[in-house]
Parts: sequence; C-alpha cells; structure tokens
Amino acid sequence: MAKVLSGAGLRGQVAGKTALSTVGKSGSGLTYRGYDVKDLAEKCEFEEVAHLILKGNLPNQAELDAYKTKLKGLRGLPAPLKTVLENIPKDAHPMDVMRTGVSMLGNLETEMSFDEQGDQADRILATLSSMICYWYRFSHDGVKIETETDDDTIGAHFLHMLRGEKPNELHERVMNVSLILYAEHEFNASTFTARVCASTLSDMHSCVTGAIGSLRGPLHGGANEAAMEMIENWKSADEAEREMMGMLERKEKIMGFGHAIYSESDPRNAIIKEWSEKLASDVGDTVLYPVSVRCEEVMWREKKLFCNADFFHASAYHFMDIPTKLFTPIFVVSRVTGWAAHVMEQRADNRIIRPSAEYTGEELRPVPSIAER
Ligand SMILES: CC(=O)SCCNC(=O)CCNC(=O)[C@H](O)C(C)(C)COP(=O)(O)OP(=O)(O)OC[C@H]1O[C@@H](n2cnc3c(N)ncnc32)[C@H](O)[C@@H]1OP(=O)(O)O
Ligand SMILES: O=C([O-])CC(=O)C(=O)O
Repeated sequence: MAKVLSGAGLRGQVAGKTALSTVGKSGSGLTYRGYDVKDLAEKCEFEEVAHLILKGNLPNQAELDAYKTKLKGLRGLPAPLKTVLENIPKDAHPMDVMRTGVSMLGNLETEMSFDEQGDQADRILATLSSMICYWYRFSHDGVKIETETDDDTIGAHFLHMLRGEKPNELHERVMNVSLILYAEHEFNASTFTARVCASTLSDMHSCVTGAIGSLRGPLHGGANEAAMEMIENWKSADEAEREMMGMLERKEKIMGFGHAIYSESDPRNAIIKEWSEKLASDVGDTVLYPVSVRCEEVMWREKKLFCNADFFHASAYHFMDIPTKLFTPIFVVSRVTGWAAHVMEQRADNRIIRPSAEYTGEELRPVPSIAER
C-alpha cells in the first residue's frame, strides 16, 4: 500500500516529471528506468547502472567496455585541485571536502556549454573517489597517492586508494551493490536541490555542489554515519534493545529508520542487509550484526518503523574497514549519477523552479526613524 502523503515539506506534491525512477509505487518498490533495483543489484556492475541512468540504456558488452575505459581515463586529478585538497585540514568534514573538490573542479574545467553535460557528468563521476581518497590519505597518512589506478570498477578504485592494495572479490562486489542501491531516488532532497539549481540554467558543478550540501545532513545521506555512531556503542543485542527503548521513550530520532515515501519497507534494505550478514560471517563478527538486527526488530515492534537504505550500510561498510566518516562520501560517488541525470532531464524541459510561500509575517507598517526604534 502506498503511503498517504500530505503536510509540510512539500510531501505528496508533484513538483515535476521524471523518467528516471519510481519510488514506493506499490509501498516499497524502486525502479531505475523501468528495471527493479533488486534485479540490477543482482545482475549488474555499478558502471552498467551508471550508463543506464546517465545515457538511457543498459550497455551491451562493447558499450560497457568503452564506458569503463573512458571512466578509467578520467580518474586523474589536476594539480591545482590536489593542492586545494592538500590544504584542507584532517579534521574537516569529508562531505565538505567533496563539496570543495567539485567546486574547485568547476573552476578548472568549467562547463562552457550544455553540449558538454554528458562528459562533465562522467568526469565528476570518475574523480569523486579520487578526490576523497587523495585528501583522506594525504591528511591522515601524509602520502600523496596515485589516483590513476587500473582497477576495473569505481568500487575497487575507491577501496584500492583507501587501503593501498586491491580489494578482494567479496569487497568489490559489495561496493558494486552498494553503489547501485544508492544511485538514484527520484525527487529526494539532494536531487531536488540539483534540479532547482539546474532550473536557473546554472552549470553542472554548481548543481552537484549544492546537492552534496543537501546530502550531508543526518536526515538524508548523513544517516549512515549517524547510525554507525549509535550502534558501535552497544556491546550486545540486549544492550541495544534497552538503549533503543530509552531513546524511543525520550522521543529521540533514531537514524537509519523511517522514510518520507516508503510505507512498508525500503527495498534497498533487504539487499544490503544480506551482504552485511555475509561480511559479518567473513570477519567473524558476533556483535555488530546481531545488534543491528535487534535494532530492526525493536523499531518494527514498537513503532512500525523499518530500516531505510542507510541502516545496514553502516555495518556493511564497517566490516570492510571503511572509516565511518567516509560513509556519506561513498553515497556521493554513487548518487552523482542520479543528480547529473536529473540535471540533464531538467534542462531538456525547463522552467525555472520558483514556488510560492504562504506569508505569516507582519502586516504592512511604516519604517520608524532610527531614534524611534
Ligand atoms: C537514504 C536516505 O536519505 S533515507 C533517510 C535517512 N534519514 C534517516 O534515517 C533519519 C531518520 N529518519 C527520519 O528522520 C525520518 O523518518 C525521515 C526524515 C527519513 C522522513 O521524515 P518524515 O517524512 O517526516 O517521516 P514520517 O512522516 O513518516 O514520520 C512519522 C512519524 O514517525 C516518526 N519517525 C519517523 N522516523 C523516525 C525515526 N527514525 N526515529 C523516531 N521516530 C521517527 C516521526 O517523528 C513522526 O512522528 P510524529 O507523527 O509524532 O511527528
Ligand atoms: O528519497 C528520499 O527521500 C531519501 C532517500 O531514500 C534517498 O535519497 O535515497
């Protein structure tokens, strides 16, 4: 059953058209250009889904090979961008690093015409992992890493740069699945930000920079990190249950649960949960995965709230040894496909987005002289 949508936050209002995805049409489904996300996550690599979203079709083998070769060739960072990244402090928020990285790239490789939009989107997609890992390794380990790796996929490229060695097959597969799950989601807050920016006929880098800012918040992409910071405190499933009951009593928000559109479940959760379980068994975990499962049970039992895409991403990324503060940047690496596709869709049939407000302020009044105030 679809959720009844109304009230604040523009909930339930149609704010434009898209051919890119459907969210929660039957209460829980998610499709990209007509394909079920579950099917895509089972059968595809992220690059195939990126091609689907950005170019409009699932690539055949020759198209996929050509697209991967193109993206691999775009992984290098211009020297002035490296200099900027080297100057960002270690304790900066990694989402701020990404925002600055894309913004700087826009200064160096400005989109001069919309004819460039496809290439600009590919360039940003190819460099985002390079930017975040270059900054992370320089600021934390003092090394200037090579970002032009020959890794086959963006997921492997990210893990390789982060760890200094190529990932195993399991980790590369989980990264592919995760990037597919996060790639596109209709008119969510960050995508809508990108579309509003695009509707002024602004450039691709500005649209993506704005979207990164919207994704950063804990009510949106930042929830995967917030969920991790919560569950890592708990040493057993029983402790998790006690603590969650307390949080619910105090009416605290529990990150990684609930959704603005889905009513019954987030279809991405079952998929990433299964991979989190596999990773838990791979690393011999006996705490974090059972804690996460108990959280899911308690929230459903007490509030009928379900895990969204972010909750089991926390444990899955943790089991792959990814630092918590890099969780939301991975979301960016993936969602840039959706953002850029929405920018192109908006440009193809544009009218500036400019809603109205209901005025709740003072009645018209005269300006008093400064002595009278
Ligand atoms: C990839 C993504 O961006 S997915 C979203 C990630 N964000 C999070 O996980 C943050 C936690 N979740 C939330 O804050 C919300 O569920 C949102 C922002 C995702 C959706 O917000 P809304 O559309 O306003 O939620 P909705 O209308 O379904 O809320 C219904 C009720 O459940 C409560 N509720 C919703 N989510 C939660 C939660 N995670 N913890 C506790 N209570 C919650 C709301 O406070 C509301 O209660 P009220 O009626 O007493 O005010
Ligand atoms: O659709 C939303 O509101 C948030 C979300 O799940 C996403 O952007 O992936």
